[in-house]
Amino acid sequence: MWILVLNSGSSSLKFAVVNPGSGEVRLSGLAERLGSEAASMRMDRGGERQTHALKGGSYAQALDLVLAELGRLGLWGQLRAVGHRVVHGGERFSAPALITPEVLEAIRTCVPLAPLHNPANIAGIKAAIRAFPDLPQVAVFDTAFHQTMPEVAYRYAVPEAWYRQHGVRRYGFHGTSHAFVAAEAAQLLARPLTELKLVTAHLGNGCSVCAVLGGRSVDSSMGLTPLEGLVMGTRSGDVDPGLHDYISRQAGLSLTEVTAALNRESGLLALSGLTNDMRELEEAAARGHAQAQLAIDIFVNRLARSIAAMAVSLGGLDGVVFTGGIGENSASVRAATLTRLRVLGFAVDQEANGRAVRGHPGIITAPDSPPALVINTNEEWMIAREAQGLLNSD
Ligand SMILES: Nc1ncnc2c1ncn2[C@@H]1O[C@H](COP(=O)(O)OP(=O)(O)O)[C@@H](O)[C@H]1O
Ligand SMILES: CC(=O)OP(=O)(O)O
Ligand SMILES: [Mg+2]
Repeated sequence: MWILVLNSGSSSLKFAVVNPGSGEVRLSGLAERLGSEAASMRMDRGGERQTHALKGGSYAQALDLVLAELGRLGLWGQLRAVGHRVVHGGERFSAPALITPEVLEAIRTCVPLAPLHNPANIAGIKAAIRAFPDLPQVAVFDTAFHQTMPEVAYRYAVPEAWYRQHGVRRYGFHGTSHAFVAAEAAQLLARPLTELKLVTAHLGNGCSVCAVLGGRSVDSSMGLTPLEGLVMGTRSGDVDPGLHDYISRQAGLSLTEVTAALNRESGLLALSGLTNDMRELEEAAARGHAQAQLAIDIFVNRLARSIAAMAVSLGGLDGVVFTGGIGENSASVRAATLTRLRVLGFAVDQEANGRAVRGHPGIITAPDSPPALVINTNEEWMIAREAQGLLNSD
C-alpha cells in the first residue's frame, strides 16, 4: 500500500510515495528555491536521481511534473490516499482530518495566519483532488502536535476578546517534524520517550524549537503565525511589537507591507544582504564576508537563548535535537549553538559533530555533557503514517 505525500514548504515542495508501514519510498523528490530563477527539481527513484531546471518555477509547475512522473511509473493505480502537510489548522484540529469541502474551508480560514504556507497547501490539495478524485485526501497539520500546550504557554498577555473572538494565541508549527524527531531521539538514547524532557530544534527555511515533555509538546518558539521566535531564512522572528507602528509611520508603509517585509525580506537575507540560504552564508563567511558572519552569529545567539528558554518550560533537559536542512547539515551552527549553551553543561564532540552530516544522525556531545543529537526529520513518512492511521480508524 502506498500513500502520496505532498509537503509544501515556504520555498519548496517535497513529495514522496511512501509505504506507511515500513517507510519504504518508491519515488521522492524536492523542488527547491521555488519562485526564483534558480528553481530546480530533484527526483529520486530507486537510487536513480534526475534533476530538472524549473526556471522561475512556480509551485503549480513543480506539481505537474510530479503528477506526470507518477503516471509514467504506473503508480497512480497503486495509491491508497494522498496525505497533505497543512501548516495552520488553528484551534480546530488536534489530529489529522479527512479533507471535505468543509475542512478545506477551515484551512482557507487560516490563510491570514500562515500567508506563506496555507495557500501553497491549498493549491496542492486542489491539484491532488483533480488528479485523484477517487482517493481519500488527508490533511496533517503542523499545529496539531502543539494543541497539548498548556494555557500558560499558549496565551499572550493581550485583551481577552482578541483570544476569544479572533483566536489570538500561540499555536506552534513544524509539529509533525518535532513529534517525529523526539520519538527517534528516544530510540537513539535508548530511553522511553514518556520519561524524556527534550528540546527539538527544527531548522529549515522556517525555524522553531519545541519543548517536548514525555512525547507531548508543552511549548514552542512559534506563535500565532510562523513568524514568531527564531531568526529564519527570510523571516525576522521576534521583534518588538512596537516596531510595526513606528516603522509604518517612519517609512510610510502600510501594516500589510510591514508584515510582508518581516516575512519575506528579513531574517538571514536581510542581515547578510546576500541570501537566505545558510549553506551559501557559510561559504561567504568563510571568504571573509562580515555581514554573512553577523547573520550567522545572530541566528545562533537567538537559537541558543530559545533552547535555554525551552529548558525552563520543561523543568529540566535530557537532550537537544537538531533537525531540518540546517540542523542536519550545518556542523558549525550546531557547534556554535552548543558552545553558547555551555551554561547548561553542553560540550561538543567536534569529531562526532563533523561526522553527523548528510544523512548520518548521531550523538554529537562529549560523554560528560547532556546529549545533543542530530536526527534526520521525515515529515513525509510521519504524514503517511498519520493518514493511514486515520483511514484505518474509520
Ligand atoms: N550542507 C549545508 N550546510 C548548511 N546549511 C545547509 C546545508 N544543506 C542545507 N542547508 C540549509 O537548510 C535550509 C533549508 O532547509 P530545509 O529543511 O530543506 O527547508 P524547508 O523549510 O524549505 O523544508 C537552507 O538554509 C539551506 O541552506
Ligand atoms: C511553518 C514553517 O515555517 O514551515 P517551513 O519551515 O516549511 O517554512
Ligand atoms: Mg520545512
